[in-house]
Amino acid sequence: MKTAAIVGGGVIGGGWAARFLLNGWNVRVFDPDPEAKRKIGEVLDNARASLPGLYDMAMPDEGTLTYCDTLAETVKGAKWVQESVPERLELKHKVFAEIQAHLDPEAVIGSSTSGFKPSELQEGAKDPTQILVTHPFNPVYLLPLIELVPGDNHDPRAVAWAKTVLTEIGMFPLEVRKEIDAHIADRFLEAVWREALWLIKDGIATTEEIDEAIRMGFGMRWAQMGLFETYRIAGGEAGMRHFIEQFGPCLSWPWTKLMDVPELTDELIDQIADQSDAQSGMYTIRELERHRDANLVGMMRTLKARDWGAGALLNTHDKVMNQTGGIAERLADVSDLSKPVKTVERAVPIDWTDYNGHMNEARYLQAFGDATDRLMLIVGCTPDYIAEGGSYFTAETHIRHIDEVHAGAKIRVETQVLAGAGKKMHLFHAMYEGDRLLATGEHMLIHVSLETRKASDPAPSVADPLARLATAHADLPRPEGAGAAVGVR
Ligand SMILES: NC(=O)C1=CN([C@@H]2O[C@H](COP(=O)(O)OP(=O)(O)OC[C@H]3O[C@@H](n4cnc5c(N)ncnc54)[C@H](O)[C@@H]3O)[C@@H](O)[C@H]2O)C=CC1
Ligand SMILES: C[N+](C)(C)CC(=O)CC(=O)[O-]
Repeated sequence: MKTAAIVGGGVIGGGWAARFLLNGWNVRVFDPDPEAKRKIGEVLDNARASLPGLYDMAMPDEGTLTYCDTLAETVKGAKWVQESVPERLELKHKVFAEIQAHLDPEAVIGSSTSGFKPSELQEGAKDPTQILVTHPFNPVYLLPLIELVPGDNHDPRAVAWAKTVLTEIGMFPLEVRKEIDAHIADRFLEAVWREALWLIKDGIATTEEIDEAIRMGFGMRWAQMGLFETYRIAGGEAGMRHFIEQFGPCLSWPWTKLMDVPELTDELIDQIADQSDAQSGMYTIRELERHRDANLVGMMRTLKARDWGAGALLNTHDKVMNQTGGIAERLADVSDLSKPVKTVERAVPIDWTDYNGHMNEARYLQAFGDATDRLMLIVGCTPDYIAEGGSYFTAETHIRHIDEVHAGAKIRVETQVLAGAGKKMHLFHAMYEGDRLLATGEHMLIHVSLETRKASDPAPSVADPLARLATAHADLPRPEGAGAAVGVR
């Protein structure tokens, strides 16, 4: 097990702790705040309910979380240190000096700094090349972007290790080739923020109106395509050149106050804080975080279904986790044919839960549908086979809802083949959380020709593995509830 040391466990350090822990790393935390344990515990609750549901595979088992009293015991033997103390250069220097007195030379110190350059952080360090900027985005446990800024004085092995670690925990390290204050993304964020402050100060818009202007429009465009791909489309068929020719000149019109910052007088701060209270004061911060997380999970899962942007990254991480987690893809990978086959192992995504606070009934069918798809793959009904015109259609389904399950819970489906001969494939899925039976799904499928849309016999490449599995499962006891009809128990 690898150990990550989290130095500073506030908003960002808490998010880092969750990201490492849920990806199977042991985590040690150092933060002098007496409330740190409670705060990190609450962040972890939110992370557990949201992050695992981004994937269609089970995440690794959680590592162990330890709160330490000294920096020395926090960093000793750690492979990664993530510094997230307040944004004050002299404090960061002091913390680096103490960390480096106890840290293994091959470990890397990533700094969460939003604005300092690596050359500034490295000033006076025992080994400057051990310190890199790894700038995350809140919530760190959900958003994949990390601005990785090595600076001029870096060791390529440290940069390579940083990329390995960050990728392993599902993040997207974007290497910033030249150091600059506030890296890439915060420069945009600050530009937008400055404009927003002027709009409030000049009485043009309230905090709420500014947020609506973002979230009802361009915010959604940015989330899935960024700036340039969006503007390429905005240029119409004539594309990017036409776009620049048409709208570029506006940049020198007096639309913007970009480099001016309104003076942050008490009056302006009160105005903004009061507007913000009126807009969102009905929620606690944790409630707002849960709304944010559920919205992000929903958006990212949509991108995932389209294998696009941040969603494509999730699909890649699923494949990596399946190499170590183990759901079979072929009959030859099934370790014991005499037992029901594991066909799904995943967490319940937060957007699968409903107004009753548990997994919605439709999602049971989704999970069982995924289990059926996996069993089809295992017996040879692969994408190539389907492309050649053979597949299965489901003719009948009976689901029994036996127990509740909640967001973030790890569920598993085991599938027994009740019959698998001729055109028929009769499956019995059982869904569990640990040993607790949650639901069963009985499904009758018919093999079809996708050309005639009529029942047809499967080719031997499917019929033979299916018959082998059905024969092996024939010795299993018939599952309780198989063949049952809906009725009063
Ligand atoms: N809040 C944000 O949106 C983002 C912040 N960052 C960066 O992350 C860093 C931390 O920011 P936040 O988490 O927002 O601040 P925060 O104020 O929420 O947390 C800082 C934590 O550091 C602890 N701390 C103070 N002195 C310490 C020491 N000597 N050793 C260990 N812990 C110590 C504090 O008790 C506190 O819990 C900053 O460099 C900031 O620029 C990066 C991305 C986003
Ligand atoms: C406000 N901030 C500069 C600390 C923001 C960031 O650094 C990134 C983020 O999460 O928006």
